[in-house]
Amino acid sequence: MPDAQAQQAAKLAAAKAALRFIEPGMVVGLGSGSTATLFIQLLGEKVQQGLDIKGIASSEDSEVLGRKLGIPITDFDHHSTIDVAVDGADEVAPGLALIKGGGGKLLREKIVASACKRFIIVADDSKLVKQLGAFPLPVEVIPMAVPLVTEKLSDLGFTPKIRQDKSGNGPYITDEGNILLDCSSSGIADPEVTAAEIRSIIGVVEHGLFLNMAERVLLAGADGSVRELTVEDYPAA
Ligand SMILES: O=C(CO)[C@H](O)[C@H](O)COP(=O)(O)O
Repeated sequence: MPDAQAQQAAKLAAAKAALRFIEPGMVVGLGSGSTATLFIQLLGEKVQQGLDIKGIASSEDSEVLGRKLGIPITDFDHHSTIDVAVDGADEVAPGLALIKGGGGKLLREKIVASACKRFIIVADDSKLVKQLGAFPLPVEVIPMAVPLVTEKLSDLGFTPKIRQDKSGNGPYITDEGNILLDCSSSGIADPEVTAAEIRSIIGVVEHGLFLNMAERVLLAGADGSVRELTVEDYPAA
């Protein structure tokens, strides 16, 4: 099986495994990205079969998809807590420290993650790493501050690059109208310290380090087997 197909099979297996965390009456956080999209599609099928849940979306794309599938979409005006959110990740490191935002939705994803009782990550096993940072860390920035923030991130040892829109029409614009800087590095040795340093830069709206947020990671292989990782299984060094 070609790699892309194998990865797709793993993503589907992880998405399927997340369904067991969903119970009738729940408010469910709908993640973003290709693995979360598979989960939303499976959840949509359950709703069509009569499952009574509501969704809060972490991106405009996920909201559109949820509505299309018949998932009732709600918001924080009506529910201040999400029972379970299911989302993907770009990297999963010890302590279930994550990099997210490869799909450009990190800000709303982090808002959803911060409001949920259980944050479940679905991913193929290529996402498991020993140290974060091989995947460039996305940082969401207010447009006028981009040159200033770029300089400060460079001082921290990152090489920031403005994300471009896939259509080739210039910079990618987030759901909140901001710019993303994809920050390459030689590795993020201490994610807590790096998160605090980036957070302190004026003009940064949010960054893609999701620390102490994931309850568990459902990590699937191409053969459809799914491993569940908690912080106890994969502790921080
Ligand atoms: O953070 C995200 C979007 O902002 C995604 O969840 C992350 O990029 C993983 O995506 P995929 O499931 O397509 O590999």
